[in-house]
Formats: sequence, C-alpha cells, structure tokens
Amino acid sequence: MSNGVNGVNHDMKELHMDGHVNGNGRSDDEGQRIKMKRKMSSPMLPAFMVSAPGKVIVCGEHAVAAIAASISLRSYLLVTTLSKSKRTATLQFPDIDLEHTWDIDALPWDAFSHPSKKKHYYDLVTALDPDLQKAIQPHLAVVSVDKPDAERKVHQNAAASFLYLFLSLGSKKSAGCLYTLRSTIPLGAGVGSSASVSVCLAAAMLLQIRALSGPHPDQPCDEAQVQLERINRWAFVGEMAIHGNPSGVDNTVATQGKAVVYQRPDYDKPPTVRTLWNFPELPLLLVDSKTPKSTAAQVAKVADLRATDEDLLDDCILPAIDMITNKTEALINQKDFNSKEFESLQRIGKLMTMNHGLLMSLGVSHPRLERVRELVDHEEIGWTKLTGAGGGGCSISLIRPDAPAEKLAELGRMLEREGFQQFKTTLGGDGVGVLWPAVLKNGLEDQDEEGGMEIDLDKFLEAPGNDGVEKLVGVQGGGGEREGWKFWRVEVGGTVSGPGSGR
Ligand SMILES: Nc1ncnc2c1ncn2[C@@H]1O[C@H](COP(=O)(O)OP(=O)(O)O)[C@@H](O)[C@H]1O
Ligand SMILES: C[C@@](O)(CCOP(=O)(O)O)CC(=O)O
Repeated sequence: MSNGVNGVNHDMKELHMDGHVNGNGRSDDEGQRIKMKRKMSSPMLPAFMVSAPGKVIVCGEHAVAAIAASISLRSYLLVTTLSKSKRTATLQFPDIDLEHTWDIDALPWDAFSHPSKKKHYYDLVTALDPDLQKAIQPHLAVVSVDKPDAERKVHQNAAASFLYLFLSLGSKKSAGCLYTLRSTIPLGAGVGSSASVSVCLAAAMLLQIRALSGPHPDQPCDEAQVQLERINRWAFVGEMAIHGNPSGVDNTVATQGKAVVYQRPDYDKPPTVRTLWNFPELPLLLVDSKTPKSTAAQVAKVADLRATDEDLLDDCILPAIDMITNKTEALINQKDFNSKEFESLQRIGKLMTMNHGLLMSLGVSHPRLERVRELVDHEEIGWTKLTGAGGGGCSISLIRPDAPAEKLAELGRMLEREGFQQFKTTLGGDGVGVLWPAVLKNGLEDQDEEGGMEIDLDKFLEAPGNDGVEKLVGVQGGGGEREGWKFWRVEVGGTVSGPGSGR
C-alpha cells in the first residue's frame, strides 16, 4: 500500500544544491554546508524542457475502485531564462491563445514570503491559502480582459496555476523567464490536460530552484521516488488553483506515469491511491466525442438512480464494476500476461466491454459514445468503453494486435467524417520527463557537431499540430525512446506517496 499523505519523507529537506538528495540523513555541519552552497550565485540556466502525460480511466468509473493510466499524449513546456536585465515572466500558451507577461518586481512577493505564509519546496501544501489567492487576484484579473468570458476563464485558470507556483517556489530574485507550452492532449475532455500542465509547471520551477536531483538513468529507486513525490505535491497545488478541489489522481498519474488503482468509498473525500508500476504499455485508440461533459452532472445522475434503485446499484452494478477493476489488476499481474499477444489483450478487452455495458446501464453513456463503440465493433478491430464520467467526453478502444491497417484507416475516415477526433496513443508510459538542456538528437537538419539540435522557440511554436510537436520534441521520436529525454523511473514494487495518495 502507499504511504499516507502524512507519511512525509523527511529526507526531502536534505538536498545538495547541485541537486543531489541524500536520503540517509545528514549532520548539522552538512546542513550548514548546504545553506552556504545555496548562497552561491548560479550561472544562467540553459533553456530546458519538461513534459508530462495525460491520463485516461481504464476501468471503474462511478464505482469504488478504479484504474487510471497515463497516455502517450503529453504537454511540453520549454523554459527559457532571460538576460539579467529583463525582469519579466511570460506565459506563452498558444494552444489556448494565451500570452501574458508580468513584471516580476510587481508581483506580491511580500505576501508569499511572509514567515507565516512561506512554503518551502519540501513542504506539503494541501490547501490554497485564501490570503495568497487574494494577493494574486489583481495579477490574474488583468489576464485576457478583452476575451469572451469562457476563454478568459481558461486563461485565468492557467495563469492562476502558474502564478501560485511561481510565487510559492520562486523569490523576488527569480530570473526573468519565458514559459512556452504546447500540448497534444485534448483540453477539457477529461483526459487530464490541466494536471499535465500543472506537473510541467511544478517540475520546471523545482528544477529552476535546483530542488530536484536527476533524473539520471542510474538513479536509485528511492531517490527517484522522492523527486516524483516532490513534483506531485506541487502539481497538486497547481491543480487546486485550476480546479479548486481536485482528487489528486490526475496529477499523480501525470507525474508518475504508468497507472494507479484508486479507491473512492466516499466521493466527498479524497481517494486512496496505489501505483501499478508494472502496468503494461497497451495500444489505445482515444476518441474525443467532441460532446462536452460534466463530471458533476454524471455523478449526480448516478446519485439520483440510487434514490430509486439503491439495491440494484449498491448490491449489483457497482460491485460488478469493482470486480472488473480487481480482475483487470489481477490479469496484468499474471506471469503469462503479454501485452503484445492477442489472448492477453482480448481478456482485458472483454473486461472493458463488460465495464462499458454496466456504465451504460447507469445511464452515463451518450449516443455519440455509443456510435464510436458501434463503429469499432463493426470493424471488429478492438474493444471499446467510455472513459471518465461519461455523458460525453472520450471513449477508449483497445486495438487488436492483428487489426488490419486498411480497417483501421477506414475507421479513421468514418470517425473524421462524423466529427470525432481520434488519437492513436499508448497506455502506461512514462510520467514527467526532462530534456536538459533543450537539445535533441533528431537525425534531422540543423545539428551541431555532436549531432544535437537546440530546440528553436519559433519552430516549437510553429510545429504543425500534434504530429509536428511530437516530431520536433516528442519523448518518442518516431518509435523508440528518443535520446535526450530522461525520466525518474521506479521499479516494480515501489510506491510514491503524495497528494491523492493514501489519504
Ligand atoms: N494546452 C494547454 N495550454 C494551456 N493551458 C492548458 C492546456 N491544456 C489545459 N490547460 C489548462 O487546464 C485547464 C483545463 O482543465 P479541464 O477543463 O479540467 O480539462 P481536463 O479535464 O483536460 O484537465 C484549462 O482551463 C487551462 O487552464
Ligand atoms: C465519476 C468518476 O468515476 C470519473 C471521473 O472522471 P473524469 O475525471 O471526469 O474523467 C469520478 C472519479 O473516479 O474520480
């Protein structure tokens, strides 16, 4: 089981300023040395990039136990430090048409650094401070004032996440910076776009203040866990700034990657979360129905059903869904489970089909989601279920390994014709990744003598669509893992605690 949220790793305070954490405790002398090192001025940081995945719920919506897994759609955040004289922080988020610059010296540092308010990078913050929210309000109110309400809300949400983190983790002396983000995750479709953005922002700022060690390939597992936990905690803060009362599941998956099984016996309380480090990578077709969904409305719908049919719900349908989640977990843990083989995928697929049927019986499907299922079933190329709260949003289809390419192409054409958006993705991949410095080996033009190519801001901004972003900076450079990107990886059997974990 995971640690409780109060099972804080005290070794998180112990950090060399070269970014190396010693998890084994340290003497006062050593602590002093850290403080002294901290005072040394650091050279200007190179441009770097961080990336974090979105998530889907694989099974268990509306029941007690559910599994959520990362998807290979990701956000990419390029961080460029400005010259010393430029005292500005700029958010450049072209996906949502947001660009805003703040004067760093005009931000409410006094409020955030007041001894009664100041948080450190190793602190656990489980609620936003109303006074600090009030302090950033004037700096949010000026964002996108000329835009329509809905768009302004999206902009101000992103800005709130940024400002709360920037002011909590930075200082009056923070360097001027440009934060440029592109994401391949559909926004507001229930696949964790906001958590992915919050994880990128949290990881970037922790790296900027040198509060993270690694990632590097031979990093011990427990040290990697400390870094992930630290990022997850601050990503949760960013999520709170966007959502108010997030469950913590999305940011946990976006940080750690792979998958989690979470339990929500009481929807008014945060879930307990356990990581499935051995969750396999599975081929998945994500389809956005382009029908807006409301999680609250679907949860209310199920609650209404309980008023008339409590016994059916609580003795039959929801326990059956829980059983599907338990069986899915048991299946992937079986020694003979092979994510490349038809038999293994078919067993997961059948569970997904049953899960969808049960969700439909709760009334949380939607004709558009049923249409996707019908199309995939008709081509006989996979198994489909709705993902997330339902009533719109997305469906997921596990694709048969032997699905003929022409049938997949035909499905793609039909989906497009009917106004759906499809994303070919993989379940269960890496969590937050770092490209430091922002130099990639692409095998393309523009390489330096070592075969690397510095990521050019204009090219990043202009990369056409999801494919363009993936091709330019993607963690999977056209197939295998791309050289340069690094991840904090935890071996099977480990757990990470943090917001949304073990509470
Ligand atoms: N590509 C993006 N660029 C900038 N901000 C984003 C992006 N994707 C998501 N966000 C932020 O996350 C919020 C979306 O949250 P939400 O509607 O809950 O969607 P989701 O369910 O995908 O997390 C937006 O309002 C915005 O602030
Ligand atoms: C209704 C529920 O089961 C799914 C919510 O899905 P989403 O975060 O709206 O995609 C709630 C939950 O599991 O947190």
